[in-house]
Amino acid sequence: MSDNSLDSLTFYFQQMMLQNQKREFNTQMTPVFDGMPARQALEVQDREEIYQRQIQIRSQYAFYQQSGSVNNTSIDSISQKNICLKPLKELKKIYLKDCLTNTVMKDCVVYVKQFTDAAQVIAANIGVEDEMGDFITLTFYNTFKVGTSLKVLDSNFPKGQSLAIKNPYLKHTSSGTFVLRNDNPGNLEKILGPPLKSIQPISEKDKNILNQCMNLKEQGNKCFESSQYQEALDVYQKALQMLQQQSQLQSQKEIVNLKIILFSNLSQTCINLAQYQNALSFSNKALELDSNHLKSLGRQAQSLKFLNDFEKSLKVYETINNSHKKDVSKEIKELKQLLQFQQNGCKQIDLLNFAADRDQQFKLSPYFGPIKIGFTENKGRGVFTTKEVKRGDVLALEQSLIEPEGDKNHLYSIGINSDKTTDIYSSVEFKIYLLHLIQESVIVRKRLSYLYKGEDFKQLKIPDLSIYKYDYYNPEDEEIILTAQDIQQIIKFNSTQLQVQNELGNDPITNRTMLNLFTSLINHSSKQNVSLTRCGRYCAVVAMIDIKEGEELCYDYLNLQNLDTQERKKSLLTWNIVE
Ligand SMILES: C[S@@+](CC[C@H](N)C(=O)[O-])C[C@H]1O[C@@H](n2cnc3c(N)ncnc32)[C@H](O)[C@@H]1O
Repeated sequence: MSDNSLDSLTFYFQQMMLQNQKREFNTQMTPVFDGMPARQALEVQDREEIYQRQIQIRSQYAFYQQSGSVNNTSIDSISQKNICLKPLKELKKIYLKDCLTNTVMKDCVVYVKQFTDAAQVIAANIGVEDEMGDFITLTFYNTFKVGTSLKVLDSNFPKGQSLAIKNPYLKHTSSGTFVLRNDNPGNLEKILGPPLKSIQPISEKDKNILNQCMNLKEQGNKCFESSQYQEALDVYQKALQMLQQQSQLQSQKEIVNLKIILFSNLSQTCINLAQYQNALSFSNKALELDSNHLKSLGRQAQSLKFLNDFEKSLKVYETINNSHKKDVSKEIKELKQLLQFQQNGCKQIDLLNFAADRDQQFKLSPYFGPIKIGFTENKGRGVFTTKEVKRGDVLALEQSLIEPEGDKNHLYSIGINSDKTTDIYSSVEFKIYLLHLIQESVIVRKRLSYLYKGEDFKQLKIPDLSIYKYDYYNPEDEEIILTAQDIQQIIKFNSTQLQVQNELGNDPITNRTMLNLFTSLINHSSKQNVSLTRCGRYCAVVAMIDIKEGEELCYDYLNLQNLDTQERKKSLLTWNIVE
């Protein structure tokens, strides 16, 4: 504090505060507003209203001038105990919008400019605005005695000066308004040197640029809605570049707001393009400008989840849930479970409980453990471990493309019913359903195309695991055309028939066919080391024994049949397999 009289008052006041710290006061809090960010809360306030209040209070001043002995301390237990002894440079700079209601923003500082005269009845108060253009009444007690002349008030708090408010405390008052309440003069510092950047109204020329950028944003939104994500990305970025070039506009509220939206939309677009690292950077940029921007927080959490940083993702979701009162309990639950899988390994029992627990609508992310796709002699492609795994570990989890009906929590056994083989492969219903899926989704088409073996095994392409992880479609990819014959071949070599058991397990219903897109890459062996397990709509690949690094995963395509050797051979031949 530059002013000596205020300095000594600060010292006195701090001493008093330290002595009184143990006293409890009964304050009226309004829990509904607890923790609500200032920007939401302040929507009810009007700058004009703040000016009018100052004028009214100044007119009451004459009356109070007579009663110099009025106690100038009004009690607020939170504000009274709020003392910040740290120098400004050690505090985190935040904006008014970042302040939470009825909460001391500890070790933070808000820089503001005074835009009204000071007025005082018991508390002194001034209207202040920050660089973002948000404004509020700053109410400070214990700085001036009641009866202080307007001249002293104005010389200490002249309109236009810049102030730093340490440990800002945004209070929702009993009269329904919001103020920044400060009971300790030491928490209020005058900023000498150049005043805060003044917030000029936006010029006509700048408005023009702003409008052009707004139009680009709308254009980007349209591209996004029609799933043209690459185009959306280009348009949003063009708008941002235009804004960045207007350096004199950078602190304008409208510009900042538009930038936040553009960064946030870019983040979502990158999520849709499966560019999660970029999605994270864009959401971070939006949050640097507004740490409370809810959509950006959601996108940050999503990107972190896709980048497998479950711990950080969980923290962001918890902030959304606690500070923003948005119910993301489902996401939190999923993240906690994923985190547990990450830390302890994913066990079959965890996964089954996990799958059984969720509702049908909620999409479980595909999961891939330490595995890779490679070539294996005489069998085409196969799946291998990349490190040692233990019995019971879940190695992959994918949603089946075509799944049998039935209870979602029910376990099914997999096998082939040799008598019905022909029926299943030529099932018209099955093919119509598959064709329908293919037509609908280019991603399904892409995944499915990898299962088409063509004439020559050596020509087979090895898909990247990521194509199964993300619903990612690159518009620059070649269009995939699958003929009816190709589909016939895919179905023949990759679909699995299930024996579906009823609740009691004694009435098997056969002839249910399932088609998995990743799991189909696992080859057959009578010495199986993995089993396939149904979890709701998902198919899990679970290690049946400990498997060493680099070993191929195999399961017995005829596992559940008590077939004699001849019959096995015959059945396996339908898949071109000689055991
Ligand atoms: C479900 S796919 C397995 C993935 C396949 N290797 C690929 O590259 O697409 C089944 C096909 O793989 C080949 N295959 C699987 N297991 C085999 C084995 N033990 N011996 C020879 N070929 C096998 C057969 O051609 C069979 O039709």
